[in-house]
Amino acid sequence: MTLPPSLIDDPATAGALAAVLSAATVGESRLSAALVPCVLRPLLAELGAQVAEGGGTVAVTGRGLGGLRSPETPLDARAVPGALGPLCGLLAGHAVSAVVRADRLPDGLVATLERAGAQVVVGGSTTAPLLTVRGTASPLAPDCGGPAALPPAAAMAALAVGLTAPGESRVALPPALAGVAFDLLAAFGVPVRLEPAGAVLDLVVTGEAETAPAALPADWPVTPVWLAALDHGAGPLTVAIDGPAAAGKGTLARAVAARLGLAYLDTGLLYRATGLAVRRAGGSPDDPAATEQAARALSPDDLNDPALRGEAAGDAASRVAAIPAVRAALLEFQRAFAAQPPDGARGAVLDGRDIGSVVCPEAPVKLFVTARVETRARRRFLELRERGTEVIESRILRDMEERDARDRSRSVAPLVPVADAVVLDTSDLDRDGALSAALALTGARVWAWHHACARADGRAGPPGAPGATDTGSTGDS
Ligand SMILES: Nc1ncnc2c1ncn2[C@@H]1O[C@H](COP(=O)(O)OP(=O)(O)O)[C@@H](O)[C@H]1O
Ligand SMILES: Nc1ccn([C@H]2C[C@H](O)[C@@H](COP(=O)(O)OP(=O)(O)O)O2)c(=O)n1
Repeated sequence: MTLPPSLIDDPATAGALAAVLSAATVGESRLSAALVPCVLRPLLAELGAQVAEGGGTVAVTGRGLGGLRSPETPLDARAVPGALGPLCGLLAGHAVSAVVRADRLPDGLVATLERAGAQVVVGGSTTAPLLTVRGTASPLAPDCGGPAALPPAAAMAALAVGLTAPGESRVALPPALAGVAFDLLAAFGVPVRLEPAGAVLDLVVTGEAETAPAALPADWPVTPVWLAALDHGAGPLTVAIDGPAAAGKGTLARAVAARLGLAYLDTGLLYRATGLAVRRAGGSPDDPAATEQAARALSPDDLNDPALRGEAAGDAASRVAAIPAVRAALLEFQRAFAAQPPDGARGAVLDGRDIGSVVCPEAPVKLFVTARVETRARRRFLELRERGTEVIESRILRDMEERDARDRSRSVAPLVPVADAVVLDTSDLDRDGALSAALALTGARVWAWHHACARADGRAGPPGAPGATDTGSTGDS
């Protein structure tokens, strides 16, 4: 699996930081080849790390913090611009001397290195600068906290210097990059925490700690931004997940809820229970009066019946779901669940067909999960067969196409992605990949929600706003 392009703002920056961290770690780190660009690998060897490749993995055995050696030839970072910041930062915090070729000079980079105590001479030309970096064994800890984010290369350099600098280094980053950097540093055992600082996040790194080898698959988790927002935002947070049958809504919703400690409601069960109740009473799931009555009579216990999972219940559900009075009868239950999640949870994940459009139109996070109809039919086929139900895949496909058409074309709350939903196609993602992608794709929304809540109650605000005092930390990922 490769990372969805938007999983991280700048995959080259994150991959370069991972590579640099592995070079500064004693022991073998195993990084997905998708994360570490090929052209970066010889640079790690120049710094004294051993690099071996195979099976989609790059194994890097580093020399530990403080253990880098001066490269004998210039380090060519032109093909991986994202590497320049972390590479120069690491050099600046070591007693080494190196020449680095770049394709341009990023904003704030030289100043950040010099503030840490390194000597930097810039030669070459504007389009082909040559940086001579003479680092120091006793760098100063960077103090570049919010409210404005540092330019990415300068920020990555500051983080890398922070690894060898004594005490805490503070670097302001945009939320998505902060989440990725946090996860990377934590994966290498670096003591790190995130603190809200207005519209950005401060990443606080404790330097001179021992790093530990990491194993980073292509889809390593991206959750700290969510956790920071939940810790510091005004709850409850609603996550709306909509999409067609067997797209993986429930699987994703359960995983998001479990990862973040949120409550979960499978709203399809409400429609399934209504349809099943009418059928069991000998009625028709197309009868408006009988179905509305059944919907109003539902109790939470009705949602535990194993028969609800069968395709017959799914078909009945799709029919009762087209009746406006049934939808109205079930609306209140769903809204109450989102507004007051059970067991004191800080938010709720609801999955269905109209959560983002009708049930919770104000939800800060809306995902429309979809997949090719053949993939969905295959998943449902495997699911039913595993439960011991005799099924024919081609029939499931046909039924699913019919059900999709009915859900999409009904007049009330048809199944369509709302304009502010993030669309996630899970056809080529496994369950873990879908979770990572969903969390990463919506991280910025969660942060915007946190920021809006904080501004509304005056605890924190955008740069320069009165009362911008909110601080705190998350040490978890
Ligand atoms: N990304 C995925 N890759 C493979 N199988 C999946 C994936 N997501 C879900 N599944 C499986 O597909 C089936 C349908 O998933 P489910 O979450 O119940 O879908 P929905 O709630 O959209 O109907 C389940 O058996 C589930 O385990
Ligand atoms: N919020 C919801 C949830 C389900 N429905 C309808 C649409 C579906 O055809 C049925 C069954 O939904 P459910 O999510 O349980 O079914 P799948 O697991 O996606 O096959 O209910 C709905 O209209 N609105």
